[in-house]
Amino acid sequence: MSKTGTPVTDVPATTPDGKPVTIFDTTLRDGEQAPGISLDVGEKLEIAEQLARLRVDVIEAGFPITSQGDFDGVKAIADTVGTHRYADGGAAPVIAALARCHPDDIRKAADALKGADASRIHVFLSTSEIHRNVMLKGASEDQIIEQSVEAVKQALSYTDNVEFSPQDATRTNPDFLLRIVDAVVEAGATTVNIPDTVGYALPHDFGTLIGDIVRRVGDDAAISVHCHNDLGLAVANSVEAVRNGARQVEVAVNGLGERAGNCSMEEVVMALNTRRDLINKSLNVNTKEIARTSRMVAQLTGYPIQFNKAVVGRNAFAHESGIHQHGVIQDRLTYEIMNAEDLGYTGAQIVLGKHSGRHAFAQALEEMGYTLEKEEIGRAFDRFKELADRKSDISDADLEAILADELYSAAEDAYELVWTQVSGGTTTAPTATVRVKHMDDGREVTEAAVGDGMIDAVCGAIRRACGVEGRLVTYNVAAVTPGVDALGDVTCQVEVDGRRYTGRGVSTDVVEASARAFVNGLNKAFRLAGNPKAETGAP
Ligand SMILES: CC(=O)SCCNC(=O)CCNC(=O)[C@H](O)C(C)(C)COP(=O)(O)OP(=O)(O)OC[C@H]1O[C@@H](n2cnc3c(N)ncnc32)[C@H](O)[C@@H]1OP(=O)(O)O
Ligand SMILES: CC(C)C(=O)C(=O)O
Repeated sequence: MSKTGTPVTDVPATTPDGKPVTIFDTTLRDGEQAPGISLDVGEKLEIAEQLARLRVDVIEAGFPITSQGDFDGVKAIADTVGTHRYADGGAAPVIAALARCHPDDIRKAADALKGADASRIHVFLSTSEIHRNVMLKGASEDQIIEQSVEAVKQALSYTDNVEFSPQDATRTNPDFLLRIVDAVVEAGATTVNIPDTVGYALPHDFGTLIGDIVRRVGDDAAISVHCHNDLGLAVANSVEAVRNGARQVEVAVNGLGERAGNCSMEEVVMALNTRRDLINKSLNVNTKEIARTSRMVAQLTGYPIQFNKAVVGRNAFAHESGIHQHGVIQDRLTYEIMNAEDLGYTGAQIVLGKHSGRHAFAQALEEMGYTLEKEEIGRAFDRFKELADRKSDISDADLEAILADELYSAAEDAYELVWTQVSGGTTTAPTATVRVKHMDDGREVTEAAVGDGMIDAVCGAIRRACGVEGRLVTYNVAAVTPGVDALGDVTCQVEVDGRRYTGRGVSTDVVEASARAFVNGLNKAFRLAGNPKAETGAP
């Protein structure tokens, strides 16, 4: 029940009041608690400056009692970012510091925050039975309330902006939780944060709990939430809390934080922005800085972003399959609910791969400046599909190589390489078998040869299959693209009847690329010098 006796579970599905939600960023405090992250003062300052550009409302800069380094970090941020003036006259973000309900912690926090235009001391104490018994020497509920109230009052002697968090709130006896919330609000806490410390809550229940507390507290304090992601529900729980009246959400960039992390800044911001039709809340965040912030935090913390992470993952705006690409090329809204440019990215990406279709392929070629006939596109597309089956990412360089190899050499060819097969090893002689199609009469000839190496063997087999006395005189292979599935680009010179012809071939398989280059050289000989078969008298 609320203070006024109205049923507390009767929460509206939408809260269309347009009121702002405060974004409280704890990347530098809880985010840094992720195993292996230790930011120095300079790095913290760099991130804080970026958070200010992003226009978060509150930056929790650290936990000053932790170490001299943490104290110095909070102080440096308070003194600089905390006094910043935006060009549009906007105020600097509020700088917050964490403190246990302990006089020394609170004094240290206040000391570190002194330089900021606006500061907040955030005090916390565990309220769940297990935390009280195990971590706080069996402190009773009354003792916890008393210590919390004392701490809030002490913090208020330094700043008028004090936040209190009953740690492990979602595993706390609900009646006790409401009692402590009442007590700290009465003591003057301006924000009461309800942490789902171990990520235990489920969205509907959490929303109901927050609705209860919001109604109970009314305008006496802002209700905040701090959700952990142990069950992958941090963002869902935070959104549900906002729907039920929470006025502050605590977040970390890229979802960093203890264990599975905190509510991800970028995800919750974009969820609230994207679904304003249902949750009519405004945010001060400048979403165009999201990409840059996410990248910077990933670099400085050494925590990479998973490819398929919502909003900021490499694939968040990438489309690989033909049906999707066909839609997105005409109207990105067919498969996108956010605009990548609103987040600071260059835009939707059409990624060419084995699932792509002709529309995306043709567009990619057009963007590269190639205007091809339908039949040419068809031919290059077949070659592209063949390649995509073997190679995960197709780059512009790959496409250029395909075009050079396929389109600009295929006209009036005398021979087409159908397939190659090679075998060999340290104890067996390299052997190659090839099948070559004679374009004049459609005959397909299969021949094998042994060589000094795989490439020598394959050239020998091609010589036989074509019936031409061509000799490989120079040979060069380069990787067109990086990675283990790089395309090999082979350039060679083939000597036929004392004249040299350059051949080029591309494939992920170097032997196949070599075979293609050799056949390409023979084709040039055929085109430029007439039928070498006739001249050599080969069959
Ligand atoms: C959910 C959260 O993210 S909470 C924040 C967690 N972050 C961190 O702990 C990071 C920084 N922490 C630290 O550097 C250290 O833990 C310190 C400096 C804070 C304390 O270190 P120590 O004094 O060596 O204590 P230690 O960490 O071993 O144990 C915690 C002590 O704090 C007490 N404590 C825990 N929470 C609180 C609290 N909210 N208020 C008051 N006391 C508390 C415990 O009862 C224990 O007290 P004891 O030493 O009398 O037994
Ligand atoms: C200090 C509090 C808010 C916290 O980090 C937690 O409960 O997870």
